[in-house]
Order: sequence, then structure tokens, then C-alpha cells
Amino acid sequence: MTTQELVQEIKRKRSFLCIGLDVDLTKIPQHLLKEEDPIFAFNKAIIDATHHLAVAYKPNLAFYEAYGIKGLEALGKTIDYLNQNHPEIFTIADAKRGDIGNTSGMYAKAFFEDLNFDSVTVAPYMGKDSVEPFLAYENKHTILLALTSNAGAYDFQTREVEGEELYKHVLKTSKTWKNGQNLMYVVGATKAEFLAEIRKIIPESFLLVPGVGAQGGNLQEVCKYGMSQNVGLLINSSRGIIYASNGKDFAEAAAEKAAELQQQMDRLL
Ligand SMILES: O=c1ccn([C@@H]2O[C@H](COP(=O)(O)O)[C@@H](O)[C@H]2O)c(=O)[nH]1
Repeated sequence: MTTQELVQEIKRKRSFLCIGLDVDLTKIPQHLLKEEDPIFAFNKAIIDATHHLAVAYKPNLAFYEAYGIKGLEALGKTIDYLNQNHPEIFTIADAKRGDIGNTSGMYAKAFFEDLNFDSVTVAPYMGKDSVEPFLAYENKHTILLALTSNAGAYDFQTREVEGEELYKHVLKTSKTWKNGQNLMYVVGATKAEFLAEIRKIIPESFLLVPGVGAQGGNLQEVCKYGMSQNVGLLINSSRGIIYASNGKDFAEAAAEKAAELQQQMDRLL
């Protein structure tokens, strides 16, 4: 999916909501554990109930790798289900990969060719040659970690290096790389006070913003400082939506939470 198509979809649905599919078998409704593939059954029900309210879904790889082969099979079925039934949805593999060039090349092949995600999250700290293999896929999107939502972001990302915070070096340097103008960036909703500075460096790049809901980030604050001319935001909520209920009404409860966020977004557009 191109960035232009993503923007059109945001305007059509009046939503820039990304739903995180972070499936934890101890938190899903217990009746689903009888299903042959409980993870996929859960994801399918959540997608069926919420796809009209969201423009993106973001499975986090940790929640699939934790269940071994069965988890990866469920991930494969989930992305296939989305691609076949909702090609208008932007898909994000939240994998936070990045390694020496030939290894990054294999990660890129896995997420972009085999699984056919639209995008993957990548850690920048191994530098240009670790990110280039992802950027080589011109019709796909690389989402670089810039300023993350967790407290540990202050350990390194905001530290000054040669008079400027490290996350600013990440933004300024990465946008000069080949196809770097196509990069998207992760900025935590809990770091809204940094967004005005971030927008001075990357005025139009899309930002994937996790951290509203369970982590306490504020949607209004993020939009006030982070929204660009083409919206430029994908706001993620995972636990706050998918675990709204662990009863038989889990999908309806998830849709209610997603609708609350979508209605707030509608007012902010
Ligand atoms: O800086 C980051 C980068 C990634 N994440 C991921 O987003 C979701 C957030 O889940 P919630 O349940 O809505 O808190 C999760 O997959 C994280 O690993 C992030 O939170 N912050």
C-alpha cells in the first residue's frame, strides 16, 4: 500500500487508529481455548468486529514467537486473512529487527515477501547498512524506532551526542539514506512534548504512535503537536482495545473501545 492510499483510507474512515494484535493466551476469553487455533480465532473475531474503525493492524511478533510454531502459524493466518479480506488495511509487523546487512536482508524477505506485511518496525542502532535492505523494498514501508514510549527511552535516545539528542541524529541521518524519504518512525504517545521538535526535522513523515490507553499517552496532545498536513499519524492501542472484556462479548467490547477512539479522531481531523 502506498502512503497516498493510506492517507485516502484515513480520510474515508475518519480514523487513524491502529489496533495492536498482542495475543496473550492467559488474557483471551477461555472458551476460545477449545478452538483448533485460539490465537487466530481471537484475531479474526477482533478484526471482523473492528475493521471499519481502524486503518491498520499491528501484530507484535513477541506474542507469536512466544507460542513457537503454532504462534507463527497463527501470525501467518492472521496476515493472510487481512490481505485477502481487507486489502485496504495497512499491516505492520512490530518486530523491531535490524542486523548486519545480509541478515537484515533475510528479515526483510521474511516480512515483506513471505508474510507480505506492508511494513516492519526496525531498530536503527546498527546503522545505515542494517536498515538499507528494508528500504530496498520501495513499495513497502520501514518504520524506524525514533523515540520509544517506555521509560528506558531516556537511557540513550534523549542523551546528547555532539550537542544534540540521539533520537534527533536518528531522524536527521536516516532521512538522507537512499529511499530514506519513505521512512516512517515510532514515537511514543508518552513523549508528546517532543513532537513539535520532531516535526521540525520530519514535517510530513508518518509516525507510528504506541502508548495511548494502557501506557497513559494522551491522544489530544499527540495530535496537537504531531499531526501533519497529510495527518501523518497512526495511533496504536493494543491491550486497551483487545482486552476490553474477556467474556463472550470480547469482540463487541473491543469494537466499543475502538469506536471511542475513532470518534475522538474524527473530531481531531
Ligand atoms: O515505543 C514503543 C514501541 C512499540 N510498542 C509496542 O506497541 C504496543 C503497545 O501496546 P499497548 O497495550 O497499547 O500498551 C506493544 O506491542 C508494544 O510492544 C510500544 O508500546 N512502544
